[in-house]
Amino acid sequence: MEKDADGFYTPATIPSGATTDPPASDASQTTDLIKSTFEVTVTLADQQADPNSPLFSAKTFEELGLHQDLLKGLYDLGFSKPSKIQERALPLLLANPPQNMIGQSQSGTGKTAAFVLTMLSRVDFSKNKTQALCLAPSRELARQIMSVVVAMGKFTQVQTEYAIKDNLPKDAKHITAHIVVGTPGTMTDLMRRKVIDVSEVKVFVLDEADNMLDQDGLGDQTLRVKNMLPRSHPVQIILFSATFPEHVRSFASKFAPNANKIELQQEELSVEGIRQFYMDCRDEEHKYDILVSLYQLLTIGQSIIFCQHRHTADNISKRMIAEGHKVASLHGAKDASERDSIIDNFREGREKVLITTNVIARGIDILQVNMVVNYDLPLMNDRGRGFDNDARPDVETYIHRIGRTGRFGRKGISINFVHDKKTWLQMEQIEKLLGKKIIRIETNDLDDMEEKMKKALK
Ligand SMILES: Nc1ncnc2c1ncn2[C@@H]1O[C@H](COP(=O)(O)OP(=O)(O)OP(=O)(O)O)[C@@H](O)[C@H]1O
Repeated sequence: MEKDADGFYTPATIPSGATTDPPASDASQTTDLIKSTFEVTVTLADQQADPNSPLFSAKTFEELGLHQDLLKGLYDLGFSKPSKIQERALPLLLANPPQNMIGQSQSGTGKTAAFVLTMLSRVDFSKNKTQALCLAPSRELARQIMSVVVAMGKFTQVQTEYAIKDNLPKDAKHITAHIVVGTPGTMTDLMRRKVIDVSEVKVFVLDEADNMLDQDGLGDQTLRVKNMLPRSHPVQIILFSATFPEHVRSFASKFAPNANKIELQQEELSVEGIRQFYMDCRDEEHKYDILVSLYQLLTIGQSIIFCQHRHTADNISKRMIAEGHKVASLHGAKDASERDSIIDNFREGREKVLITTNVIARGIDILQVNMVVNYDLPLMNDRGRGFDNDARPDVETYIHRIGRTGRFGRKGISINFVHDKKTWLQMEQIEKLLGKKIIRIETNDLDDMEEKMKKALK
């Protein structure tokens, strides 16, 4: 199985044991789609051979001590070599006795495989008992993680279940699945009602851990889940994220005591392949006009437009649709089934432009997304502190938002809209903290804009 251009995993076109060598020449490779896959494959091989790249590894998956069935799953997905985080984290994660882990690596560098392979390695498939729990901050991310569990566990007997809203029948009595993936509210509820029996849980994973532990994020709910875990035996606690801001680091160390730590330096946080731009807009209304003028470019690949508020996402998508553009909007006020169908449509390429809020700022992995627009810059007060006129920029959320593009060595573009002194200063702070230049694009010169963008994507 390989992940096709559209997202979730589909039957294989790459045979078992695939390598990153270019596929043998074949007349069918003349289509653009296949040509671009070919180019990505070649540059990926180069990057995985470069010791300075976060995709580099000196080892093979065989050397990391994985079970044969999991190696089969990996090769079936077209993975040929580990990335740096996989190479460094997996031996520590799989060692016995199990040890906790706090792992940090740039967006799109393969953290999911590291914790999914750990869960799959630790489960005893002969027992119909829940043995691993994984929490993520959104249902969209929980569903994506589950698709990776199922794909990597394809040659195992793994049984899985979701702990996300409106997924199980209200009268569901017992979950016996080996691995349960969900969001903290529903997970707490199912544990409290003893629908999930946690007595044999051995692994507890927090993806996007800084957000899951932050008191301004999902901290309280995550702690509730942890407090319900068994005390009769040690549970391996695994925390992963691209960001671990100072204010959650010490809590993370208490949450996962004596953890092995893999950390990044501040200057390593931003991904090389993502070129960052900004556009100086006159005012709020001008931001809308500029977004509309960008439409052609937004639809070359796929794009995600981030807004600060749900109503902004709804308003601009309604206006654009009324003007004849095809866009979709997604945020947390929509009901579960609608959210699922919107993200699935986007994942499968039926929608090319997704206007959204921070709900999908983290973790979502859609390879064809080559552009991210920060229609509104992310601010600290987005995290629920209430409105604050002097809001500081939320650098972590910024890193995660732009990380929806440039996945695993691909190229991507991010564009920030600024429209007054305040937003300009906020962006300047982000630029300083990340130590990476954000380049200006003229709002009145569409040709220049197109040229700069195409160059950045080459
Ligand atoms: N060893 C590998 N070889 C080839 N592709 C890989 C490998 N590891 C991961 N990938 C692919 O890289 C992409 C990014 O991986 P993943 O979603 O795990 O990133 P991440 O580090 O969790 O990012 P984020 O911080 O945004 O959550 C996925 O499409 C995944 O299938």
